[in-house]
Amino acid sequence: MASTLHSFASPADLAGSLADKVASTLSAAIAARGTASIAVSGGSTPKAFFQALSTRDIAWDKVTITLVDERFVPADNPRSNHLLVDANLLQNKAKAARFLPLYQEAASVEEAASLATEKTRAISSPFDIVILGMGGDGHTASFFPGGSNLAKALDASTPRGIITMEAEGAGEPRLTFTFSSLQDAALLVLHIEGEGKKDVLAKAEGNGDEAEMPIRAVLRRATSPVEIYWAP
Ligand SMILES: O=C(O)[C@H](O)[C@@H](O)[C@H](O)[C@H](O)COP(=O)(O)O
Repeated sequence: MASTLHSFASPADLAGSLADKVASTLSAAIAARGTASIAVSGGSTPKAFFQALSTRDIAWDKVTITLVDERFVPADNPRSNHLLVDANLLQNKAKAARFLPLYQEAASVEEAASLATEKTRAISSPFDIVILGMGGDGHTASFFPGGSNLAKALDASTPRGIITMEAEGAGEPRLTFTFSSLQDAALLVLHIEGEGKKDVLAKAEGNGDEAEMPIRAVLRRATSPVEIYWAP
């Protein structure tokens, strides 16, 4: 599917513009259906965007927020994406939103993935909005090169839901929505910042296997257009 590059002069300009776009998309979904859903990524890039979005005046009580992926750590762990979202997005007006975590108290990450799949079934498919990030190795969500479940994660026929992922670059075991869960969002955004990530994107847009740079699965096979938001 096609992608569109939206370039901004600064991360602050990007954060404000993406917050406006997301807020208007959520409001349109609420007007059409009475509810709206968004899955966001963790990492360091989205913090300013989360903070800007948290101030937007929409019917947040009609919005369900979840994560694209999560480290298998509880929400009080500094590595937790839940903690990042709680501290930066579930603030201000967005405090009224419902948040569905991926991390579950369970004896294993596999059991946690099954529980998370069950609990997130409450969110109607497809997502209204998915915000993806990208690592320097071309991973997105927890689709890491060399990942333990990478083929299953990227297979379009894998049922929607959350699966586990372990990989050298991932740190803790991960919980991640599958490609099939994310690729048909009404608004599919890839949010990256810095010259380095732009170079990684250029390489990903070239030839090569999806397994080498899993972001390629999104750029090549997502049924939704990919809206790339970039700032230096
Ligand atoms: O759990 C995570 O880390 C994210 O979901 C992951 O996919 C992230 O988007 C990229 O690793 C980019 O991270 P940065 O924004 O920190 O570069």
